Order: sequence, then C-alpha cells, then structure tokens
Amino acid sequence: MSNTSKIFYTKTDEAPALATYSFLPIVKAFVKPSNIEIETKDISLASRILAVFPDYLKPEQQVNDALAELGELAKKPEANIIKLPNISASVPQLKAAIKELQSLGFAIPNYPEDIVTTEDKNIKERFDKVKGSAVNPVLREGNSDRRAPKAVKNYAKKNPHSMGAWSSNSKTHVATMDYGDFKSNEKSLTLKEPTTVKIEFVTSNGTTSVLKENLSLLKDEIIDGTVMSKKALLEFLDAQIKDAKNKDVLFSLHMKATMMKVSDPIIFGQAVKVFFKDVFEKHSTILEKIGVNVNNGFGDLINKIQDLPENKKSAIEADIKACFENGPSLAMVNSDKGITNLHVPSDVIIDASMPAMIRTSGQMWNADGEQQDTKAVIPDSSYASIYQATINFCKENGAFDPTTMGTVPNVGLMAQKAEEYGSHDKTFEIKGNGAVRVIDANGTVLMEHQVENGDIWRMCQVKDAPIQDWIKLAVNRAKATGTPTVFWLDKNRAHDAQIIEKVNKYLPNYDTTGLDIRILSPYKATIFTLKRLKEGLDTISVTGNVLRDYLTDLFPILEVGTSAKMLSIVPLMNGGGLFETGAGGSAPKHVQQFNQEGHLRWDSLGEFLALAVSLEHLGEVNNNKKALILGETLDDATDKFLDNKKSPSRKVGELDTRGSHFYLATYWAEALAKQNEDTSLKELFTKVAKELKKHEFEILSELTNAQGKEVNIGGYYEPNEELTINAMRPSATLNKIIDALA
Ligand SMILES: NC(=O)C1=CN([C@@H]2O[C@H](COP(=O)(O)OP(=O)(O)OC[C@H]3O[C@@H](n4cnc5c(N)ncnc54)[C@H](OP(=O)(O)O)[C@@H]3O)[C@@H](O)[C@H]2O)C=CC1
Ligand SMILES: O=C(O)CCC(=O)C(=O)O
Ligand SMILES: [Mg+2]
Repeated sequence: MSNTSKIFYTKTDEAPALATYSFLPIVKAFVKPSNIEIETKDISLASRILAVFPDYLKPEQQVNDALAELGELAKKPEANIIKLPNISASVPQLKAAIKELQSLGFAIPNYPEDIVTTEDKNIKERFDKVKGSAVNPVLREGNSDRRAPKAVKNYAKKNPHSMGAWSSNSKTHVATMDYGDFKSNEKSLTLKEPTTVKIEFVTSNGTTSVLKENLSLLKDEIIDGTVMSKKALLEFLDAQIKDAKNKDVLFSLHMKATMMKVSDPIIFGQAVKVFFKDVFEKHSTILEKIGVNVNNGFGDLINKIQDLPENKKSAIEADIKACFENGPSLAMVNSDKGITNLHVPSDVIIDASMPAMIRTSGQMWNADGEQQDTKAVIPDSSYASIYQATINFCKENGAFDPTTMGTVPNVGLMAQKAEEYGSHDKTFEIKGNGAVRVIDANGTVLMEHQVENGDIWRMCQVKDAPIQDWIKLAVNRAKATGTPTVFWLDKNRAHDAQIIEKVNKYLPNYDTTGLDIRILSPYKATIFTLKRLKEGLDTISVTGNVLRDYLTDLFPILEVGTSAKMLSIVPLMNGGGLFETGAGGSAPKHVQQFNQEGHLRWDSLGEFLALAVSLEHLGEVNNNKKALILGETLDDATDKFLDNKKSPSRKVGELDTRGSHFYLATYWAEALAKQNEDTSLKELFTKVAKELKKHEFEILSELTNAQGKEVNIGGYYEPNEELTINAMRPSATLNKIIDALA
C-alpha cells in the first residue's frame, strides 16, 4: 500500500500511551474497511534510548530510529502524522528509564555522571539526543494552529469545570528579574546575505575557544544573542527567597527545563543552591565528592547523601532541616510524600504549572497539604508579565466564569526550531570572564556580549520562510473567523522589533480589509485579551514559539478545564499534516492513579479531534471519499460523546478512559450507519452499531470489574506488551466486536 492512504500514529509514554492500547485497536478496525492503514511509530522515551545504542544490544533487541523516520516524513507532502504527547525527559527521568531497561536485560550504559573518557563523552552525546524536548522540535516542520473547537467550548459553557475563587487581597504575585536577564541583554539582527557563523568565547586574557562553528544561516533569517548574568540571577533569587519569607507566601519556581534543556536546568540548580545556601556552603567538599548535581534538582542531593556514613548524612540532613525552618515555605508537588517544587526540574513545568495555580485561586500547596498564596518566580522577564497581568486581572475581577467567557485561539511561530525552543545547541554555560562573539564568514563580528564566569549565553534563530508561513496562517484564521487578531510582540525587545519589521513587510501581501489585526506587547496583549475574554469575546493570539506554548495551556485550562481538549493542527510547510492530540502533556499523575486503583482518567478528546482532521486531510489530499466520511462521522460522534457526557470520570468505579472509548466507538458506528453517502460503510456499521448497543451493559460491567485494584503492567517506561493489552482491553465482549471488524 502506498503512503498516501496511511496515517502514522505515535506510540508515546505514560497516560496517552496507556490510552492508545485501548483506542488504537478501535481506530484500526474502523478505518480498515476503507483501506486506510494506521502505522504505529514508537517514539516513547524507552524506544528512543534503545535506538541510540544499537551496538550495546543483541540484534533482536535493536529498534529503528522511528523519530528520525518521522522527522524525514514530516518534510514530505504525503505526511499524515498523529502525534500524542510524550515525556520530554529530565535527567532523573532518563536515569529511571535507563535503570528499568537494564533490569529488563537491555545492556545499555549508565548515564555518565562525570565525563572522564572519550567513551563517556560519546555516551553522553547519545543520551543528550534523547534528553529533554527531543521529539516535538523534530516533527514540527510547520507552524501551530491551536484552538478549542466549538463543541468543546459549548460543553464547557454548559458543564463548567471548577474554578477557585480569587480574593482582591491575594498575596500571590510573579517575581521576575529587571536587569541582567535574557530579555535585558538581547541583541538581534536580520541577515542580509546567507553566511556561516561561528560562536567564540574570548577570555579577558585573550584565549579564544570556539563554542560552535559552521552554523549555516539563510538570507533574511533573524538571529538573537543574549546572556543571563549569574551574578544578577543569584542576587535576584536570594532577594526573592527573603521576600517570600517576609510576605509569608510560598516560594515556587516555574521553568521549562524540558524544552530549554541547557539553560533552565542550570537556573533551576542555582535556585536550589541559593535556597539551601548553608548546606552547600558548609558541606561543599563532600557534596562535590559524591557528585551532587543541583541541575537535576534538590532530589539529586537527597538521593546521593543516602549512601554516606550515618554521621555525615545526619549532619547534612540537620542543615537541610534548618534551611526549611529558616527559609520561606516551599510550594509542594506532593505534600504527602514531601516532594517540593525544587525536587525535580520536570515536575513543575511553567506552561501547565502557572495556569494550574491561577485556576486554584492563585494558590499552590504547602507542606501541610493546604492551599496558600504564592510567589511565582520566573527569572527571565521575557514573558513573565503575561502571568502578572492575568493575576492582577483576577484580583480585580475575580475568577473567570467558564459559562460565559470567550476563547483565545493561537497561531504560533514554531516551524524549524524557531526562536528559544531551538536554542539548546547554541546555549553555553560560560567558564571564565570575557566576551562571546558571533562572527560571520567574512570575519565580521555580528554580535558581542561581555560575560562572566557562570553566565548562560545563548543564540536563537528563526528563518524567514516559517515567519511568512506564520503570517499567512494568522491572516487565514482572522479571515475564517472575523475575530480580532493580535500579534504579541514588544517593540522594545530586540528580537520582537525584528519580527515586527517582517510583519509590517509581509502583511500588506494580503487583503486584510475589514480585519482587526494589531500588534501589542505581551503585557498589553494580555490585558486587551482578558478584558474581551471576560466579556465573552474571542481574540486570536499570534505569538512566537514560547508564548504559543504558554498561552495554549493558559487559556484552555481556564476556558475548558484542560488543554487536552484542544484541536492542535500543524500544517506542515511542505504540504503534509501533523495533528497533535491536544496541547497538554503525558499526565504522569494519571498513571499513578491507574497503577493504584485501575482507573485511568485520561481524556482522549484530543485524539478524537486529531484523528478527525487527519482523516479529513487524507480525504482531501487523496480525493478519498471514504476518509472524508470517516472524519465527518467521527466529529459527529465526538459531539454526541460530549452531549452525553461520556468523558472519563476522576473517580474509581466510574466510567474511565476505556469506557469512554467504548462510547466513542458506539457513536462513531451509529454516525456511519446514519450517513447515506457510502452504502457499504452504512451496511457494515449498522451491524456494528447494533452489536455495540446490544452489549452495552455487559461491556460496561466487564470494564468496571477491571477497576478498583492495583494494576501491574510490568514497567513504567517499557511496560510489558501483553500485560498492558490485558489491562487496557479488559472487555472480552467489546474486543470480540472490534476484532471481528479488523
Ligand atoms: N506535546 C508534548 O509532547 C508535551 C509533553 N509534555 C510532557 O508531559 C509530561 C507531563 O507534563 P505536565 O507539565 O505535568 O503537564 P500535563 O499536561 O501532562 O499534565 C498536567 C495535568 O493536566 C491534566 N491533563 C493533561 N492531559 C489530560 C488529559 N488528556 N485528560 C485529562 N486531564 C489531562 C491532568 O490534570 P489532573 O491530574 O487534575 O487530572 C494532568 O495532571 C512531561 O514529561 C512533559 O515533558 C508536556 C507538554 C506537551
Ligand atoms: O516538547 C515539549 O517538551 C513540550 C511541548 C509543549 O509543552 C507544547 O508544545 O505545548
Ligand atoms: Mg505546552
């Protein structure tokens, strides 16, 4: 079969991976009679680790590099990829996955703590390919169009999720730097000609080292360079820790250590060191000796001191305790288990963590498991103002009301590793004092920053073709909806000023008569958008890559309760389609509940929406009528699914993900039975719908019986296939109907 009638479906991690074991057999069975093939590509963390170590594995254990294959496919017109959320692994997660794989007999090496030999270096380089956000940037060969579909909005209006009330006396606030950070030090320019640059570090005594060379840049590409001053950062963190104590609010740090996998773990580590300053000052020698790496969080210290002799360990523990007693209270990730905001850099990820706080009356959880006002520390000031503006708005106006509020779709500049989210291979922790220079092929210094030991210097890029595509997408969405459209760009920020020039250059290429398109700074755009939002009015946000990420969690979480219900389309620049399932992540908390109680609360609405647009794309590109019918009927089924409230419940014993899939299948079959455009599909699915309906009670009781007990699927990162299938497909009656179709 040619690729043209093929949809690629990703196997990922955690909750969406579990859901796939239940949902994918249904999908495969429903599309098979129309000769549409679904091919699974395993891009889970475990599979990606195995893919980089073929030489360490037995031949039968080796796996293809499915991510690289999909990355190539994304550049071709025939691409039709459904992408579920995956783990962007922090180092603690990587280590846990490695340990699990080793225990299953895969002889992969350990993550090297210290780089001594060339082999260590080689191993670390391979793991670095897997670390952090290593999947999405590879597949995102297009810009992003994320919005809440009408049916989802209407559902939320009729069935509002809970929203914590806001008090005008709330002490919650955002703390961000006002000098020395990435925003303040940014320099930016647009290249007039193509060139190749190198990045050099020249120490104050004149020694030069090359940080990166042979970086090819295109004509009209925008590049930025900037630096986060370590000195300024430490001063800021120290002041905020004291201020949190004085104001009696929780101290919380909100970073994107997964996507910004070089800079943000370092900043996270600095926060750990400042918070536990006395511990690190008093015990520096021993902590260094046992290899504590604060970039992996406070949890790394706790883990590593476990092996110390009892007297040394208890001395350190006593000083930790003193830091807790003398410092402000820390926001908690899990109060019962004593896991703080500073334990693991991937536990609190800003795009989801700030909206969760705003939805919860601006509060986070303290060590006693109670809600408390919070200082949200976001060191770099590039985007922090949008959260402060939202917090101010909630203090003045109270919480948003999901039954009346408008919606904020997003058009995001994302293609080809745009902006900060593509900067990790050009981010460096500077060792010494001196200057960092970007030098072009003619030897001209394009940019230069004075730096000090420990500063973080980085360069970002964004090519012209993605910017043009992004502006076109924004105009298309504005035209399709007639909704006011705001480019969130700050003329006083170096990078944004360059982008604004391009917007002003390319926008006149379109007929924008009657459209309301404006450019506002992120802070002003937030206020403009929030006022309208409260009045029930919609506003399209057109943003760079970081705000795409932040806003497509912030607004959906406020509007519809979760970003998992977003339609999330990436029209690939070469004509293909990448369909992301929602805008959220892989919900590790859902796996905890599933393991403990056999109840999975993962809502697959994002998968339903993505599959429908994927089928529609397949139908349009290939003139495949059956695919179009499957897509349309799936949308009808999703509407009915929402109307009948068949989303998973949070409570064990009630309908969970598996039961929700049964209902979706039933409604999809019914919609196929009802349509009159294709008689063979009509006949076939009339029978399927009848069977599903007839056995509803039996199927539901089989699914409910599988709940209420611990579930062991033989692994977390690499669960056992058979155990997982059994756990996720526990209804023999349902399986029989689906398998007969397949
Ligand atoms: N596109 C991608 O590949 C993305 C991947 N990630 C990765 O996901 C992991 C977790 O990130 P995190 O910041 O915790 O964010 P998540 O979005 O995964 O989870 C936060 C919370 O959102 C709610 N939620 C998310 N998805 C669903 C869903 N389908 N149904 C119901 N509720 C949902 C859950 O709330 P509740 O617990 O209240 O039910 C969940 O605990 C990380 O490894 C991160 O790197 C993150 C973002 C995008
Ligand atoms: O790739 C990642 O790590 C996160 C992606 C994300 O949060 C998003 O696209 O919204
Ligand atoms: Mg996100």
